[in-house]
Amino acid sequence: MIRFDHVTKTYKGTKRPALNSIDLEILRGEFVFLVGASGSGKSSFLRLILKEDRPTSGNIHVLGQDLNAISNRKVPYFRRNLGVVFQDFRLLPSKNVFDNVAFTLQVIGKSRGFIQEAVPDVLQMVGLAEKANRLPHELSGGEQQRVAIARAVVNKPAILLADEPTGNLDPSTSAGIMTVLERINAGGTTVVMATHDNAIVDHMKRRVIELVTGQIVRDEDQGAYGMTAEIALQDSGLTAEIALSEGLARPVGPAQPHVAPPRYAPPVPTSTQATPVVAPPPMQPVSRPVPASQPVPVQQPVSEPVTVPPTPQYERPVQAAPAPNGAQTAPAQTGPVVPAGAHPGTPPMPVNPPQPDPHDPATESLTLAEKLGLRAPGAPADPAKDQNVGPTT
Ligand SMILES: Nc1ncnc2c1ncn2[C@@H]1O[C@H](COP(=O)(O)OP(=O)(O)OP(=O)(O)O)[C@@H](O)[C@H]1O
Repeated sequence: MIRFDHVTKTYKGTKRPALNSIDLEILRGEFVFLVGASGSGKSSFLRLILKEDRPTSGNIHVLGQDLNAISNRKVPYFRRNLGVVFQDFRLLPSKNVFDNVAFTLQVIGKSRGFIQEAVPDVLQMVGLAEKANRLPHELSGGEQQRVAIARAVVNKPAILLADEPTGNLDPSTSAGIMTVLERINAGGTTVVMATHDNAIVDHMKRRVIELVTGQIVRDEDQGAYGMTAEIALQDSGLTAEIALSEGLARPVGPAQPHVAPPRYAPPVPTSTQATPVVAPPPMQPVSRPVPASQPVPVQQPVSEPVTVPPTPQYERPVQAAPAPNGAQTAPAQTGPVVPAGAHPGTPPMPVNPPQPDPHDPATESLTLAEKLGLRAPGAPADPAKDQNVGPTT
C-alpha cells in the first residue's frame, strides 16, 4: 500500500537529510503512528506520501503507483485516493458544516444526488449529523476537527494521512477524535498519523514507527510512545542527534513486511452527538524510562482500552540474511533505543522550523485545493471554487 525504498530527502540549503535512507512498508488496513521529536522528519514523511514533495533519492510506491512516475497533471487524481487531516483543521470559515464537506465532492464533479447521500452519512459517522448547518466558528475545536475528518474521508480514500490531528485538542476531545479515526480504519482505510501525543499512542497499541533525525529507530507492531528515544533521551539529558552520532541509539534496517492485522468491529455510534460515543478510560502519565546506560525497558501499558478489543498479535515474517546486493533482505534491528552516557541537565535538541523551498516546484506554494487534489498544481485558480482557508481556531 505504501512502500519506501531507500528514501532520502535533503532539503535545498540543508546538509543533514530530513529523512535518511528510509525503508518501510505499510500494508492495507494498518493504523500506524509516526512518532519522534520535533524536526525528526514526520511531516516530511507524510508530504512525500502525498507527493507534495519528492525524495532526493529512493523510490516511493503508494497504492501500487511509483510516485516518481506520476506527472504533475495526474497528481490531483492520485490525491483523490488520499484523505488529509491537519492540526489546524483548515475549514472554510464562511461555509457551514455540510458545505465544508460537500465542497470537496462538488469540485471533483460528484453529482448532487451523490453529495446529498454521502455528506449526511459521513457527518453521522463523525457524530455531527445534527450540526450540519453550523458555521465553523459555532463549533468546538473537537467538532471542527471532526468536520475536517469528514471532509477527508467523504470520498472514501484508501489512505488517511493525519498530521498531529489532536495537537490543538484537550485529552478527552482527542480521545473522541481517536474513536472516529479507529472507526474509519475499521472500515478499511489505512491510517498514518504523526503525533506527539504519548497518551494516545500508549492507549491505542497500534504499530509505532519512531523517527530520530530522519532515521527509523523503532518499528513495533503494538508499540507505545512511552519507550521512545525522545523521552528516554530527554530524561537522560542526551539529544537524539548526539545519541545517533555517538552510536548510542541505533537506526533500524530495511523495511519489514507486515502481515495485515485482522479487522474488528468498531463500536457502533448510538448517538449523533459530537461527544465521543464511548469515552476511553482516562489516560495516565507514562512512567519514565530508567537510568542512562541501561537499555530502555519495555513498559507495560498503564491502562486498557474499554471500547476497542485488543488487536490480536501478528508477527513479522523472519527475514533471510542480506542478499549479496544488500537490497531488500537485510534483517531489521528493532527494539527500543538504548541511551547511554547520560548528561543530566542538557536541554533537549533545538529544532529549526521547516522552511519552504521557494525554488522547488514540488513544494512551491501549493494551495489547499492543490493539496486536496482538487486542482492540478499550477493550474489557473478559480476564485469561485478555490479555497482561501486558514486555521479556524
Ligand atoms: N521545506 C523545508 N526546507 C528546509 N528544511 C526543511 C523543510 N521542511 C522541513 N525541513 C527540515 O527537515 C527536518 C524535518 O522536518 P519535519 O517538519 O519533517 O519534522 P517533524 O518531525 O514533522 O517536526 P514537527 O513535529 O515539529 O512537525 C527539520 O530539520 C526541518 O527543519
